[in-house]
Amino acid sequence: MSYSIGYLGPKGTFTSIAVDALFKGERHMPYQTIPNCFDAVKFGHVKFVVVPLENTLEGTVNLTLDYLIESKSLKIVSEIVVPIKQHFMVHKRNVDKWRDIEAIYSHPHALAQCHYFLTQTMRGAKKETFNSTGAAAELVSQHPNRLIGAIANEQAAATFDLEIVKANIHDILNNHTRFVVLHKNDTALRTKHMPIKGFKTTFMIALPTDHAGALHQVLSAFAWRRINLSKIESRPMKTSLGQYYFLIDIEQKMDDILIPNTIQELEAIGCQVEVLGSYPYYHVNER
Ligand SMILES: O=C(O)C(=O)C[C@]1(C(=O)O)C=C[C@@H](O)C=C1
Repeated sequence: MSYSIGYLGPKGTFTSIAVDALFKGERHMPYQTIPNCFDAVKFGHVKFVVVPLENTLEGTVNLTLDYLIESKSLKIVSEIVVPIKQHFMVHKRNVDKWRDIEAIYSHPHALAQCHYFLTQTMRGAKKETFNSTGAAAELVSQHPNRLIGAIANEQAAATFDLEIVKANIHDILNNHTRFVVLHKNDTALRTKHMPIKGFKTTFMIALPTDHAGALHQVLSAFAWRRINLSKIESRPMKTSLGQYYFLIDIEQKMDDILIPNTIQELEAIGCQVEVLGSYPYYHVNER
């Protein structure tokens, strides 16, 4: 194995910023899609992969969550939050014509984060979704003769030699994305490059048969132990309508008593509980 880290590439994605912050100087391998990232770590082509999980404006990256639910062998071993600044960029030959751009490419999350700019300033341009912001920038660099632009970050503009013609076009300034590192076993991954901000544990819980108060019972198992939840979300089980997994993040790491007892209590009321990871989290500072 020559690379130990895989990520949603190419170079110039926000995911690559997360990788650089966590694994400074280590070799890493870009994959084109989130499912490709999961396969890479599952089949042992890399030891770790970094994928986006949640954005302030757009919420969960459902593709990541669904693959995480499916890939029970993979664990979250670390998390990093990256500030997201979106810029509109074009090929250097098209700088003077940027207002006439006919199609704008980007990741669906990035397009959604720039709704105001796209509907006010670039109303006439078609919005085209792409696998990642970096891949959209690469595409624009390869087609100087087409009137196309990309929404991506500063690093992508530098990597693919594009010109930023409108900077900071995301709808709100407080825009952040959470990325997770996945690995085949549950050993938490620490980096020496940043201070740890805190610890989390993520559970996937399937409720017993649908009955009144089932979710309330689950929440009270955490509540009376004063365990602070930082996120709760449901995803369809894909078996039949109305069947959900609940994904719950708590603000503490796995211990010997409190969390095992919570799990025991949940299992006693008929829930199936999986721990998707217990891990440190980090923040990349705003520039
Ligand atoms: O396309 C990228 O640059 C990514 O890293 C993916 C992604 C996402 O999936 O949300 C990450 C951060 C931004 O919110 C936009 C796109």
